[in-house]
Amino acid sequence: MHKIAIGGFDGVHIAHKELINRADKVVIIEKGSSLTPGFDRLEYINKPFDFLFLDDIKHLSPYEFIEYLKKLNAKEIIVGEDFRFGHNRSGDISLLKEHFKVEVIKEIKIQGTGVHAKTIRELIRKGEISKANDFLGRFYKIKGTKIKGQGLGKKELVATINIELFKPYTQPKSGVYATKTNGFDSITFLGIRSTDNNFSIETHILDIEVDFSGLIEIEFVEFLRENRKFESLSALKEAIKQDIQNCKSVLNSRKNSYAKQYA
Ligand SMILES: Cc1cc2nc3c(=O)[nH]c(=O)nc-3n(C[C@H](O)[C@H](O)[C@H](O)COP(=O)(O)O)c2cc1C
Ligand SMILES: Nc1ncnc2c1ncn2[C@@H]1O[C@H](COP(=O)(O)OP(=O)(O)OP(=O)(O)O)[C@@H](O)[C@H]1O
Repeated sequence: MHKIAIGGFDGVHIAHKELINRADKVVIIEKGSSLTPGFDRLEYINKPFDFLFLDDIKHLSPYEFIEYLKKLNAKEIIVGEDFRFGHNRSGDISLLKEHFKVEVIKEIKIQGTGVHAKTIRELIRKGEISKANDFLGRFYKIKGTKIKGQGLGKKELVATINIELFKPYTQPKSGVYATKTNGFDSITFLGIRSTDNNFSIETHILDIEVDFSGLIEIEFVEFLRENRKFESLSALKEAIKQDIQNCKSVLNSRKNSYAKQYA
């Protein structure tokens, strides 16, 4: 018999963790996610799981969904107070309580704001990355692969890895960020480049020369500045020098943030 947590769990944020930690099985319902799209979530859920797609189950009546939970051998269900289920979200917690023991987690907030995936997405789009990180309980991470760049960075500015994302992640506001790339201290630019008017995501690894060919993972630590248009390459180069200084001091001051996540 299982204790089952149910939800979308996009981002696997600190409130989701409260539910997941109490459960011995997790039912993940994919309903359009962009913080931890698809199976990215599994990296943060170290429990047995069932992965469902909303499109496949949304026609189920609340009773049919309850039948599904019974087949999973559910003894206890753990959900947040806003949980609803079944066709048109017509089933509620009181109906669930007629069939199972239910643990209802009161809405978890940080400084008065409810922790929800929707709120985190908005913060990321606004560039409020450290607030988003506090809600996530870790650095916001996107994944992709290396693509060919303009070849200008290494020659004229600093060497950068150009990245194409695997999935439609929530895109942080354009600009320059202090980041970790595959675990290395790095600085990342994201936006329309003034050098060729194309959108790019590019990362410069600080202080050491490393190159990556496969999976690239970028964790966003802090927003440093807005994307700007530069008159000349030398002006851009000067700005990048300053960015790197700022980036190092930010990364130094955040060294121990979320240390527990990586323990
Ligand atoms: C730290 C950093 C900051 C950057 N800031 C800007 C910027 O504000 N505006 C811009 O158009 N490009 C910016 N860029 C991107 C450069 O234009 C880009 O690195 C250059 O076009 C070389 O591209 P490549 O790596 O494809 O050769 C920045 C790059 C880095 C590494
Ligand atoms: N802040 C919270 N406090 C307690 N429980 C929560 C909180 N946020 C979500 N839950 C619960 O976690 C489970 C997963 O919910 P869901 O995936 O809808 O999370 P969410 O972050 O609120 O997402 P969205 O913003 O997309 O609605 C549900 O049982 C939900 O009730």
